[in-house]
Amino acid sequence: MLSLSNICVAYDNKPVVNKVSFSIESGEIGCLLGPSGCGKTSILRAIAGFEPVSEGDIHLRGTLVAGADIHAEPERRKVGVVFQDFALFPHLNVGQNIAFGLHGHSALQKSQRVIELLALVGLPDISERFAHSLSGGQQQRVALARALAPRPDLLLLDEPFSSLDAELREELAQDIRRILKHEGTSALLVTHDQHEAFAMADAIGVLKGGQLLQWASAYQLYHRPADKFVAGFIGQGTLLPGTLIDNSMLQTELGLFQLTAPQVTQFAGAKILDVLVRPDDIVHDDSSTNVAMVLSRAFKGAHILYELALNDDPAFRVLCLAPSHHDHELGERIGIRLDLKHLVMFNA
Ligand SMILES: Nc1ncnc2c1ncn2[C@@H]1O[C@H](COP(=O)(O)OP(=O)(O)OP(=O)(O)O)[C@@H](O)[C@H]1O
Repeated sequence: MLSLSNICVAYDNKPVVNKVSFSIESGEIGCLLGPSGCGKTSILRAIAGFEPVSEGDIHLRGTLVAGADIHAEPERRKVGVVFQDFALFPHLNVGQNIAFGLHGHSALQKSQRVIELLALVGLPDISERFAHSLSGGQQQRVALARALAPRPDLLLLDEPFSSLDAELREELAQDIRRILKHEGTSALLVTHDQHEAFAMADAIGVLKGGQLLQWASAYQLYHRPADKFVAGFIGQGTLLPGTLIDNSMLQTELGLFQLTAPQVTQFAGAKILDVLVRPDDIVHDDSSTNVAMVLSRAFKGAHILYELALNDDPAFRVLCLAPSHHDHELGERIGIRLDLKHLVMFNA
């Protein structure tokens, strides 16, 4: 459906997107995730046709739309776009807003599509209302319905939830995923919010400084991050230093770990490695003789997130997510057990 091959985008000869490649299959939802200024919107705009690429190719439905000497105009690319600063037309009611892009349809077809889409976005009775009388979340659902009305096979969404509060954002992201899957629409979302990305996308690309560091499922990004930036950006965790023994064992404050054969090859010659330890790798167990000291704690409702010092040394910290009835004070030593299924390590 969409394929980017080594694309670069530059403003005044200053590159902001550097050799980015990924593809989205038909019906798949992708997401570009990264900190502010990493180039997410520039990539989206290049796909929509609002920016030229300075290098690389973009193919849509198998057709080259952007390349060295090719720049198909946005209207010829037939992609739907929902921008961050979306605005409904204030002088049109909701139904008219949604029907706005339906050219060449009869009045009956338009009204049927409006009814169908309003039902899909969960707002069946608001066709006659105007934008100013709707909440932010309702307006965003109508904006989505408007973008979906002409049945684009690819929808680009640029931070569509940024004006909404966190709880509503995640709920809406899940709803929109359901709607896109129902319509069979492929989509690419841009966000800096990983929870939004997890709630909506099948595949997520993590960007930093114009470069795509990893394109993978949320599970892979969390459990198999490609580098330390991705490991730090996705989810929580700490890096624990370890000393490599005989190129195959790693001695850490949590004990001795055996490297796999590919890891032995990957880290041949290294002396110190950093092990990624996620909060769910450390299980709080009152019966364990292996103890760690509570450095800080954050109450999360069902859980408490503890920051623990191993061997009483604050230089060696891990996080532990414990059920919230396990209520321990700062400085207390609590039992822990390791539940590490696989080692993720980086050169220190
Ligand atoms: N029209 C422009 N002219 C010059 N520089 C631009 C232009 N648009 C974006 N930039 C710069 O390009 C870089 C990437 O911007 P972009 O908007 O693509 O990032 P982003 O990841 O979407 O950021 P945010 O999450 O803050 O929207 C930034 O340094 C930005 O200042």
